[in-house]
Amino acid sequence: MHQRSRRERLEHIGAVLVVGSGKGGVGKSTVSVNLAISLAKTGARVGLLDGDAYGPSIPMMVGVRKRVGAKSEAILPLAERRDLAAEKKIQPLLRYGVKLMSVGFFIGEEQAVAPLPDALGMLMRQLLFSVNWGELDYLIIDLPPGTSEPQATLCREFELSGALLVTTPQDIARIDTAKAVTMFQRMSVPILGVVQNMAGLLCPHCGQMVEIFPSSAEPRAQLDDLPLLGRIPLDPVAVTNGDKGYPIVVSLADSPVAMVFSDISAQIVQRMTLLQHAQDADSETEQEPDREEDSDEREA
Ligand SMILES: Nc1ncnc2c1ncn2[C@@H]1O[C@H](COP(=O)(O)OP(=O)(O)OP(=O)(O)O)[C@@H](O)[C@H]1O
Repeated sequence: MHQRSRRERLEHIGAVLVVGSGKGGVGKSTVSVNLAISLAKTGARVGLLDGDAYGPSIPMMVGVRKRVGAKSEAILPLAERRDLAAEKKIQPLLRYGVKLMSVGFFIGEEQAVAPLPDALGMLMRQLLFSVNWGELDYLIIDLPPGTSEPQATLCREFELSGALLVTTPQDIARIDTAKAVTMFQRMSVPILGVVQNMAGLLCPHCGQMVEIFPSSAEPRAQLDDLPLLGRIPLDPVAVTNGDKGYPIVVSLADSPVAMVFSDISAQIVQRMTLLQHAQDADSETEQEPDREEDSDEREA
């Protein structure tokens, strides 16, 4: 087990939440964007960092498209500038009440990016420290699939407040997501729960739920024992609006899918408040012996 206390706590950021999965294409970015906006709608100060340098999806999902010649590979400057004055840092983009940052803001959407896998952790550090995030209640980091970088650097070096796992109901996604659960547990990152995405189809004609893919019948304790934060159906409107830059919690705020996102955000707020109280109580207990020592010294 890794010691959480040795990790760096990001100043001015209340809670750092990571959204991960072992598998690609299960809806991490969709969940991250809609969750960030739902949290911002409650009045929280929210930032969203796209952790996927190779295939950043956040720009398109919030309506930022950068068409640059795809011929050249983009090489990103890697430098950590935590000492810069706020106004000299990279300014995040504000969309739908959320401060956003993505490698995709610097490169063309068809341009390949060339950080080596072991530089991905450094790139994350740069985006955490060189971006003017200001004061935030929540910073959500949308992770790329898998359990390698930048996940390893983030878990090892930073105090992450919680992880959300996104999976689909199929066994192939659940197996990979269970691996991500194991990684977070090994690194002592609190797991807030699982979001099951693409769970059935919300029929655009009759509005009824249709189960189109067989759900896994195989129990998988790492996942099944975690709180299920919400089930999001496949919704054709979610994909068309999402890919055009209008996340569903913005374009159809009263739809069943948007309701699930706002319910998940309410659960996150509740869990983070409880965790914060528990941590405050822990640190108070840790301070008790010092007070006794102080009084012993005074008596002596
Ligand atoms: N519930 C849903 N209903 C319909 N379409 C969805 C749903 N969730 C996600 N999608 C669509 O599926 C595609 C993949 O989703 P998304 O990019 O969020 O996945 P991801 O896990 O972040 O992928 P990556 O492997 O790039 O990290 C997107 O086009 C998105 O709009």
